[in-house]
Amino acid sequence: MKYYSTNKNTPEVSLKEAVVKGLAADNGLFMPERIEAFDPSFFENIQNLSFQEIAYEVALKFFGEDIEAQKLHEIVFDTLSFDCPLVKVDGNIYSLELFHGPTLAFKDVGARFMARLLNYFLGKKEKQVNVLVATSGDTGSAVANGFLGVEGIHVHVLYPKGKVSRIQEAQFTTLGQNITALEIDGTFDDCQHLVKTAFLDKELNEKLVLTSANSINVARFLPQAFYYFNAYARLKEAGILENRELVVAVPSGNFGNLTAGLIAAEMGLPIQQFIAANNENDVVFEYLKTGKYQPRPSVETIANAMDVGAPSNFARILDLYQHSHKLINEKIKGFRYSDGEIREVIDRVYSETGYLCDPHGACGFQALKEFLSGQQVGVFLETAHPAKFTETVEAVIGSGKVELPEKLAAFMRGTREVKSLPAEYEQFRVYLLGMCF
Ligand SMILES: Cc1ncc(COP(=O)(O)O)c(C=O)c1O
Ligand SMILES: N[C@@H](CCOP(=O)(O)O)C(=O)O
Repeated sequence: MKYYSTNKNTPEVSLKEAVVKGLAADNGLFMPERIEAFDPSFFENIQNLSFQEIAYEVALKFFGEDIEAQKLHEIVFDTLSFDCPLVKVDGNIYSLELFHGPTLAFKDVGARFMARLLNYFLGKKEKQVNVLVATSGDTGSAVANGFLGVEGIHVHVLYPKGKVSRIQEAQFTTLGQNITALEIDGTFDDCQHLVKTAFLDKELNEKLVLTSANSINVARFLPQAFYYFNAYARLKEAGILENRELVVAVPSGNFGNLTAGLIAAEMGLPIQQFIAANNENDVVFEYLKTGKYQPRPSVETIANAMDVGAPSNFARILDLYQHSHKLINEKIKGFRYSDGEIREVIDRVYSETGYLCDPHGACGFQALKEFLSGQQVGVFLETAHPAKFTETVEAVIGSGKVELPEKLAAFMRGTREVKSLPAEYEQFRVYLLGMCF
């Protein structure tokens, strides 16, 4: 399968090249040349397959031409060593819990898949591979943990100083070994900009092997489609979908997760409606309303992983629907919540149902609550474990109520090691050049 750039100003590349390069040479994002739909019979019997079996069938559609079946099977089954269960929350609303992986956020799926695929493509590395990752909270830890201790790979995690939760920060600043945490004096968008600038720096790329582990990278982005199929299968298995339509709400920041869902729908997955649930960083919400896309600097919110002012994957959404505002508006409905509203939702859902949402999932839940009508079933993506935001959540429901899972407690016991940099490319470049040896 070939991959083209959303900017369409550079030749198509192979999967290997797309994965190793990360970003296209013309600054666009790679897209698969074909999105292959499943035969409808696949959906008739999907409930008989396990999560891993479903993911493998989906992976074959994306990567089957480029990776031997047995290897792909091994990568998928090894990646998905944890479940993504569906939990009933309230009436016809279900939570798709994506926080049962090693770092307790949905990123574990894509990051673990990408780490294994990169290893397969690069084999024994003659030159060190530098994985650059910009994070507003969760990507950094998932990628760092996915690549921890892998020989020949160094991960550089760029995060906005003071703008991620204490636990999120501990998850990528205490690992040591081949992981370096770079605290950037700026926003997530500044971090993402530094990373993208490095990929376009010809001289730097002649000296260093650089790749991205953000959703820019197709190997991180496409596997995020796996769990949409599984959610459908599990609902069908439980008989919940009979004569009812499925609506999926996705807490969105950089829009990689939602875009992977849109791709799943293009492959035939029967999702009637997608909802993009935003915090106050609402440039896509505004686009849906007005047709004008106007990225602007992000603002800090309590759903910090969605504090993105210029979502990378919007380019993929435009490309998928031929830049048609009308079509995009049909496919995606937008909802937006202030910090006050998010706190109110966490509190209400907890006291009425006993279910504890994290600040991101809370946006998805509330969007469904407002959108759903009688004949629909709603699933919101619970994108991270609430304990990753203990301070915020306990300030709402009362202290001492959020138990810290041992996986997170272990990160908190490590020693913090960070390197501070301004949000200026030149200094980041000098830092990277220090990696040449
Ligand atoms: C907990 C959580 N929810 C939602 C998001 C937003 O996801 P996306 O950037 O794919 O839109 C993120 C960041 O990726 C996140 O970490
Ligand atoms: N919300 C993300 C931001 C980066 O998203 P990505 O999916 O494009 O890698 C985070 O938590 O870091």
